[in-house]
Amino acid sequence: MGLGAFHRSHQAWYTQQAGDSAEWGIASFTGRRPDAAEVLAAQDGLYTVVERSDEGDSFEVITSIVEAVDGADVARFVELLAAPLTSVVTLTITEAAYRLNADGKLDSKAPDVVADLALLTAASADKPATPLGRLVLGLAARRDADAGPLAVVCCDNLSDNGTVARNAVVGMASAFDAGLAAWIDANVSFVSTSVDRITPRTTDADLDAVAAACGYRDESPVVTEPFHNWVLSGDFPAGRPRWEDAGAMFVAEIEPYENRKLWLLNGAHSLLAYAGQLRGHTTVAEALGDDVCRQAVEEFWDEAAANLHGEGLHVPAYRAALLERFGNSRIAHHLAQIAMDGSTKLRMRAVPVLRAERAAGRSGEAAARMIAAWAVFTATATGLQDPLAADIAAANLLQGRARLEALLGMLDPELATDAGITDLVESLSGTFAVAGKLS
Ligand SMILES: NC(=O)c1ccc[n+]([C@@H]2O[C@H](COP(=O)([O-])OP(=O)(O)OC[C@H]3O[C@@H](n4cnc5c(N)ncnc54)[C@H](O)[C@@H]3O)[C@@H](O)[C@H]2O)c1
Ligand SMILES: O=P(O)(O)OC[C@@H](O)[C@@H](O)[C@H](O)[C@H](O)CO
Repeated sequence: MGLGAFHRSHQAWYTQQAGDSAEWGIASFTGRRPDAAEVLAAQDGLYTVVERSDEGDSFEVITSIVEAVDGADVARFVELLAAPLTSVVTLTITEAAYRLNADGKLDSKAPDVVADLALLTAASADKPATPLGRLVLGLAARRDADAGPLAVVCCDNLSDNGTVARNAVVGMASAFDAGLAAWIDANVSFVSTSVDRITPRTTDADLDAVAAACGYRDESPVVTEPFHNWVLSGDFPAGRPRWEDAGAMFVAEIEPYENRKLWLLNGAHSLLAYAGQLRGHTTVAEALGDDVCRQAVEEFWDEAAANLHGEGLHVPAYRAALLERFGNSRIAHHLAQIAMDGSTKLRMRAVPVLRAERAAGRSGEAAARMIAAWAVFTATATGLQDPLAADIAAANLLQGRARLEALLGMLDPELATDAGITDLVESLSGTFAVAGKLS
């Protein structure tokens, strides 16, 4: 579920590299619109992965997606979930799609969750609109068909993403069928993962580059960096492709890997997204070239690193590699894309570091600086995309501390009650101001 750029550069790519790839095929469903499925289906699911490094591009046609389907075709999704041969469901539906509230629980008051719960509860349950609702309906069909257990593999950038997916799915299922919730508990393995491969949105220039280099017109290539990483933790009761052949790691304890990636890579990305745009930059590579942004990143990394514990994390080498990856100027990773859905992302990228630093008796200034940059950005950006956009707009109508407290409350209700944190964030609000620009 979630036929986007990342699914195609990562899970579909890993499946293609697996030694037993001939035994597997992926049916990929879009989340909200049919477009991506239509374009891909017209090419029989084939597309080009362009690996883009500073030295140049390399091209590979991916064949592992055998069916590209509009997510609104719930009947096909349910039919496939009820098939015993279906073994794995991956999720790349964005963090915001899990409809988490600031407490990390399913927001059962979110309008689309309410609507899907009503649909599922009705005897004629069909066509839920959210991926979670569709997954619950598919799992009900699998139970009814006695098709056996399977694995749900969350590949979204969320802390403890397997548990998040489990809580969201079971939360939705138990709201209308306690028996289904119990069946899911007993039969569905929610695998946690740390996923990494920087994959920006494809542009028209990318289509032209593929045509020029490959001699065919691919309407749906995906451009990504050479680096790729996948760490997984959990069971696959119905089997899985041999992803380890492409370097995937299966571990018992995923948290240290997850925190390293979410804090160091994604945290720096979010910091650059807000600070960089406030300072007039467009891409990650441009923002990193600005000393003010670069210093803010290094200081945030120092704070994050102080709270990363675990064997074999190689944090200094990881940081050095990140500087190189972010500096790959041939990958035009737009800050505006990364800045989307900030309220959900900062809960995982800034708040845990800030909390850990405060718990250790330190200020957490660098993590607070990311929150300050976000708060300034939300007040100045037009057309902010965020699941809490309306609440953020309302908060920004307030003045002074009340405004900051309202914004902080959306990230973590406890933060908002700590006057010291509000003061700190307020004192950092001017960090990225540039004369004559947004501030
Ligand atoms: N792009 C990357 O570099 C990257 C790297 C690691 C992890 N990820 C994870 O993968 C996710 C998707 O990234 P992408 O680059 O493929 O994005 P994308 O926009 O190309 O694709 C997102 C997919 O999710 C669906 N979707 C989006 N919002 C939804 C919602 N609210 N409800 C239902 N479906 C929804 C879309 O329809 C689409 O199918 C990210 O949010 C992140 O969690 C991305
Ligand atoms: O994909 P998002 O929206 O969760 O976050 C934006 C980027 O930080 C993210 O896509 C990274 O590039 C990716 O996580 C690298 O593996």
